Amino acid sequence: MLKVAFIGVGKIGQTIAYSVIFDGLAKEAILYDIIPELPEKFEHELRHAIATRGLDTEVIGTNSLDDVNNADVILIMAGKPRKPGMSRRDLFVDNAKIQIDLAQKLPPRNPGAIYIMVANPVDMMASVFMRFSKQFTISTGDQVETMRLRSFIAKKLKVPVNKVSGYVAGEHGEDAVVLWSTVKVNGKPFDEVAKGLSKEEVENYVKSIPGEIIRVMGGTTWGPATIIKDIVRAIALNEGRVMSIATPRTYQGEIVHISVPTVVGAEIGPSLEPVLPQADKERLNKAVEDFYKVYKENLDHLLQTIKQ
Ligand SMILES: NC(=O)c1ccc[n+]([C@@H]2O[C@H](COP(=O)([O-])OP(=O)(O)OC[C@H]3O[C@@H](n4cnc5c(N)ncnc54)[C@H](O)[C@@H]3O)[C@@H](O)[C@H]2O)c1
Repeated sequence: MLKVAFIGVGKIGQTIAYSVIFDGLAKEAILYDIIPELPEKFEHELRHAIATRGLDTEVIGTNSLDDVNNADVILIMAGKPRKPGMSRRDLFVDNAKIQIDLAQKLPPRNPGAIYIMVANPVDMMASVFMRFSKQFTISTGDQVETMRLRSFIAKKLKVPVNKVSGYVAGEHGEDAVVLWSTVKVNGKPFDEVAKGLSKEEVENYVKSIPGEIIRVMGGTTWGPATIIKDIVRAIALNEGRVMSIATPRTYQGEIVHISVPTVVGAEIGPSLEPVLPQADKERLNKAVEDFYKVYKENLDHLLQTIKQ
């Protein structure tokens, strides 16, 4: 069991913390936020829930980063969420400033920790955090899209969701790419079983459903939180589960994060990129190129803003 720190315990942070603790994955959970009293009161809530299950997880809610020390895994949810109609990329500057601050303060207190970025735009925030902290950082990336894809196909084709496999890769958000070569239902390629369900309909769902949930529910929580908990689970239990998370790579001298199906356990990797068909590899290369272009523009603007 791990010592897990949750940086930012708003809507998604609370749900992830709850899921991680109640899956029995944390021996210690540190809840940190800048809102006075929020982590402390959330600690009480969790302690009450833990009492009824008789778990022995130790929970600390704090407004001090000094209490966030010696963690094995650090999840970062600190940042503004999207409002209806906003793109994740609109959050770049505000949330990047938070990541730069955390990148300076967290590593000295947490040697050897794995960082999991959740705040949006998540892949770019992972790249910013890693650039400024020099610490190994992953982004939750397209594992969320991957589960949205499987759930939609299962519902439309009326099959149990565990009979649907396949991955979404690229950037988390508007530019995510479905790796159709990996999509199978009962082990058969999608095209053989689609029964009139078009690829376009599936792709539209994957890209549009989070915005629809945000419009009505104010944010996405239960889906991503459970999926992100499963990333922690794969690390904690050394599961070696293939998940479409974004890991760092260097492109034109910059660290960039792009999702690819990757083996997740106590070690992260290898990725399945080398064994993907050429067409999928080309789409991924294009995603890296597009990501870099937008990221670099935002990063340069950010670096200018910080200087002023
Ligand atoms: N990766 C994903 O799949 C995914 C899914 C859902 C939400 N998100 C993202 O996660 C982020 C949080 O979303 P939310 O709905 O929980 O928002 P929220 O506003 O409910 O919570 C954000 C929390 O971060 C805290 N915070 C801000 N600055 C901080 C700092 N410097 N240190 C510590 N805490 C700080 C805030 O006080 C707040 O409690 C957003 O950027 C959102 O877009 C990502």
